[in-house]
Amino acid sequence: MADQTTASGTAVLRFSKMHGAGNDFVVLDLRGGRSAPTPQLCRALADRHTGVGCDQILTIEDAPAPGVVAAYRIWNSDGSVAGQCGNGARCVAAWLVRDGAAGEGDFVLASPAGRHGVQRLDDDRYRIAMGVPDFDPAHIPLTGFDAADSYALQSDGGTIAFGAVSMGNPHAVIEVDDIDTAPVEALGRWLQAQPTFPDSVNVGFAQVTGEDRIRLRVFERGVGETLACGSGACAAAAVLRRRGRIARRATVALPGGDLEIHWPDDAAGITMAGPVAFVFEGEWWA
Ligand SMILES: N[C@H](CCC[C@H](N)C(=O)O)C(=O)O
Repeated sequence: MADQTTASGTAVLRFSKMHGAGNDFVVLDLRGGRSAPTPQLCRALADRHTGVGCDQILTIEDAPAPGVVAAYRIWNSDGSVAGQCGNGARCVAAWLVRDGAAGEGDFVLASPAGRHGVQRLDDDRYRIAMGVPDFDPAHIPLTGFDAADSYALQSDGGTIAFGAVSMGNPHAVIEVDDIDTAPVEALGRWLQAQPTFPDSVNVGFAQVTGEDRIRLRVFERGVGETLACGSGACAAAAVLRRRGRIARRATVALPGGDLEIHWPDDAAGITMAGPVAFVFEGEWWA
C-alpha cells in the first residue's frame, strides 16, 4: 500500500488531514488499485498520541462506473467499517476538486451507501446528496420492533425513547430538552450495547430549538462523541421531521459547526451542506 520508501527502505504512505465541522479525517488516495488499510493501520493512524489522530479514515478509490468521479470508503478510529460519512463525503469532494479530478461544476461520488451528487458551493463549502432515509428496521438494522416513529427500551434509569433510521449507517435519535446536560456517553454506550442494535449504532441527542433548528450531539459507533456527524445530522432531521417536529429545511447546530439539511419530501433524498477544511499533508512511515 506504500506510495514509496525512504532511503533506508521504510515504507511511506502519503495522507491528507482534513475536517468537516470538526469531524476529522485522515484521507488516503488509493486510486490505481492500492489495497485497503487494515483495521490495525486504521487504529494506528487514528491514534491521537502515537499516530496522526482522526475520527475516521477515508479512502479515495477508482470510480466504479462512468459518470462517477471516484468512490470512497470509511473506517472508524477503532478500525471498524462504516457505511456512510457525510462530513467525510464533503472532504473527499474538496480533495478531488483540489486534485483536479472533479473538473468543473457538479459531480457524482460513490460510497457503500450509494451514489451522491456533489455541489461545490464555494472553496470551503459543499452540498452532498445523502440519499433517502431508510426507516425499515430490517435495513437499520433494528431487531425486535415493527417500524414506528418512536421505540422504547427499559433501562435501570427508566424508559429510553428513541427514533431509528439508516443513512447507509445505523442511527438512533433521542430527543432531549437540553443537549448540554444530556448523558451522551453513558446513554450512548448503553444503547450501542443493546441486542436490538446487532451492528451497534450512532446515537444522536437532539434538542429542537425552533421549527427549522436543532442542536445535536452524536456519540458515534467506533469513535465516541465527535464534534460533528453529517449522517447523524441527516438522521436527526429525518426522525424529527417525520414526527412533525421540524420543517423540511433545518439548520443542525453541532459542537463543531452548523450543517444545513433539506428533505424536500418523504420519498426524496436528503441534502446536507457544510464546511470543509484542509489541515496538512503528511507522510506516514509504516
Ligand atoms: N462522522 C460521520 C459518521 C460516521 C459513522 C460511523 N461512526 C459509523 O460507524 O457509522 C458522518 O459525518 O456522517
